[in-house]
Amino acid sequence: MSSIASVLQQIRSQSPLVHNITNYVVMNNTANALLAVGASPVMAHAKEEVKDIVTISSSLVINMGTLSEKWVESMLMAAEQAKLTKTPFVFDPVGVGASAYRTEVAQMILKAATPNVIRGNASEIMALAKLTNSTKGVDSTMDTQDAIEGATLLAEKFKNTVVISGATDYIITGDTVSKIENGNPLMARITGMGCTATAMIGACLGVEENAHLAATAAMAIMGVSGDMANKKSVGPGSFQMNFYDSLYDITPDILAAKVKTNA
Ligand SMILES: Nc1ncnc2c1ncn2[C@@H]1O[C@H](COP(=O)(O)OP(=O)(O)OP(=O)(O)O)[C@@H](O)[C@H]1O
Ligand SMILES: Cc1ncsc1CCO
Ligand SMILES: [Mg+2]
Repeated sequence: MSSIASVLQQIRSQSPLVHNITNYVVMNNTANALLAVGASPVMAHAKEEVKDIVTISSSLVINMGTLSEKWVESMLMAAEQAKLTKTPFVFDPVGVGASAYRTEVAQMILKAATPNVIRGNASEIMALAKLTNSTKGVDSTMDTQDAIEGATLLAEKFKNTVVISGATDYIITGDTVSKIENGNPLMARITGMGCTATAMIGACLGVEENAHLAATAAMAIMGVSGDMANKKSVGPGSFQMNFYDSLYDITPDILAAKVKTNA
C-alpha cells in the first residue's frame, strides 16, 4: 500500500481523537468531515478544560477564524499543553494580515508552541511570512505557486511543515516540496473547505508521526474526495453534501489510484 493510502487506513483503524479549537462558522462542517472520514472530533475551548482535552487527544487543531479575547487565552493554553504532552498540533492562521489583531494573535500562538504543520491559503501564508499582505478577509487573492517562497521561509524558520492550499496544494518541509493536483474550483465556493483541510491534517497527524506525510495524505484525501463529490454535484449545495459521502466512501485503494502527486 502507498504511504499516503496507509495514513487513511490508520485513521479508519484507530479513529484518532482530534481536539479542535476552531471558528463558529465551520465547527459543524469540520466535525462532520472528521466523523465521515473515520476520526473522532471534539470541539472544546473553555479554558477550564482545554488542558485536559489536549492531554487525552491524539492531535490538536487551532483555527483562528473567529477570534475573541477568551478564545485566544484558551488557544495559548492549548498550544502550551500540546508542547508539554508532545501532542501533534496544526495551526490555521485564518485571515492573518486582514487585521492587526489577527496578525498579533498568530504571532502569539506561534510563540506559545511550534505547530507541527501550518496550513493556509496563499495570501495567508505570504502574510504570515511577512512578505506581502494581500489578505482580503479570509479568501485568497493569489495563486498557490506565488506563496512557495513564503512557505519555504516559514518551514525553515519553524523547522516544520507548511501547506499552501488552492488549485494546486503545496506541502513544504525543508527542501521537500510535494504537490497535490486533485480537487476543483467548487471547493472554494463553500465556506470552511480550508478549515476542513486543516482538521483533516489534524486527523492524519493523530495517526502518523511524519508531519510531511500526514499533511500530504490529508490534502490528498481532500482532493480525491473533492473529485468524487464533483462527479455527483450540480453546485455548491449538492457538492457539500456529496463531499461528506465521498469522505465516507473513499478507500485507501481509491486514494492511491486517484491521487495526482509528485510525492
Ligand atoms: N481551484 C481549485 N482547484 C482544486 N482544489 C481547490 C481549488 N480551490 C480550493 N481547492 C481545495 O479546497 C480546499 C480549501 O482550500 P482553500 O485554499 O480554498 O482554503 P481557504 O481559503 O483557507 O478556505 P476557508 O478559509 O474558506 O476554509 C483545499 O483542499 C484545496 O485543495
Ligand atoms: C467566513 C469566515 N469568516 C471567519 S472564519 C470563516 C470561515 C472560513 O475561513
Ligand atoms: Mg482558510
